[in-house]
Amino acid sequence: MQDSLFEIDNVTKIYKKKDKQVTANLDINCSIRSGEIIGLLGPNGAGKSTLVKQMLAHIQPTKGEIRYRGQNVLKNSHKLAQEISYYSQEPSCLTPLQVREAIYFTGRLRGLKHEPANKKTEELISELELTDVKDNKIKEISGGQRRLTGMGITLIGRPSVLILDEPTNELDPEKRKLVWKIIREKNKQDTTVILVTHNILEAEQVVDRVAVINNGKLQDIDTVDKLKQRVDQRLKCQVSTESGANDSIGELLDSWGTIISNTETKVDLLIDKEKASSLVKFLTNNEQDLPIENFSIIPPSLEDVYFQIHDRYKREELQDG
Ligand SMILES: Nc1ncnc2c1ncn2[C@@H]1O[C@H](COP(=O)(O)OP(=O)(O)OP(=O)(O)O)[C@@H](O)[C@H]1O
Repeated sequence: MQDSLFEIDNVTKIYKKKDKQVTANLDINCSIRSGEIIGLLGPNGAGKSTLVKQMLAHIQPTKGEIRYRGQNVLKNSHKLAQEISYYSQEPSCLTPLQVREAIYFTGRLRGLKHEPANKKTEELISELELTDVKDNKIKEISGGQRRLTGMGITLIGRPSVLILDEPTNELDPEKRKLVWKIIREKNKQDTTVILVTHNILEAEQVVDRVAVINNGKLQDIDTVDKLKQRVDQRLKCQVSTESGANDSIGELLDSWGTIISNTETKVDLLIDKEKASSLVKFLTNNEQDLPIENFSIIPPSLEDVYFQIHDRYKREELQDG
C-alpha cells in the first residue's frame, strides 16, 4: 500500500458572488497516493480545477480540509511550492520572456544553481523539441509550442508532484505521444502525477487510478480495472453497414444483445462475453449476405465506464428528485 500524499477530507467549496452562489465541490473525500498517476475526469464545470486549486492552497475550502504529507495545505505553502509543480490552462505571466529564459529562471526560482539550471533547460528544450524556437518570446510562438514550453517550466527542478491540467491540449498527435511518454518517465522516477483531463482514451494508457467528478461530487474513485468490473461487463460490438442498411441489420442483431446505437451506417450493441465467438462466426460467414462493411468486438473502454458512471449518477439524481 502506497503512502497517502494528499488527504482530501470532506471538502466543500462554494463560490459566492453577490446574489448567486455556486457549489463547485461538495463533500469530497479521497486520498492521492505517493507515486501514482491519478486522473481526475469529469465534464466541463464539474469542479476538477476547483479541487486542484484547493490542493495547491490557491483557494480555501468553504468546509473541510486538505492535508499534504499530513499537514493542512494552508499552513504548508512553502513545502507545496518546493515540491509541487502545476501546469495550468491559464495563460502564464512569463509570455514576454524567451522560451529558454522562462524555463531557466523557473529552475533558478526552484533552487537550481546557474550551471544545473542551464544544463537542465537545454535538456528539456531538446526533449520537448523546442530547439528551433528557444530564443523566441513565448508570446510569439504557436499555441502548441507554448504548451510544450509550459511543460518545460513545469518539469524543471525535479518536483516530486506534478499537477497537470490538460497537458496535451492543442498538441498534434506526435507531440501528445511525446508528452505522455515524458509523463510516464517522470512517474517511473517516483513523481506523483495528478492529471486533469477530458481525454479519456489517452488517459487510460497512463493512469493507475481514476476519480470521476460531476456536479462537484466525487462519483467514483478506483483503478481502471476495478471501475470496469463495477460497470456493465458486456462487450461492445460495432457493425458498419452500407448506407441505409442499418435498420435491417439492426433487426437481425437485436436477438444477440442490446442495441445501444443505430445510425445510417453503424449499429452498436452490447453482448454477453459468451456470445462473442458465435457472433463473430455469424458475421464472418454472413450466410444471409448482409451488406456489412466490417465489424469489431471490443471490451468496455474507460470512456464507456465514464459514461456509465454518469448515467448511473443521473438516474440516482432523478430518483432523489
Ligand atoms: N472563481 C469562480 N467564481 C465563481 N464560480 C466559479 C469560479 N471558478 C469556477 N467556478 C464555477 O465552479 C464550477 C466548477 O468549476 P471548475 O473550474 O472547478 O470546473 P472544471 O471541472 O475544472 O471545468 P473545466 O473542465 O471546464 O475546466 C463551475 O460551475 C464554474 O463556473
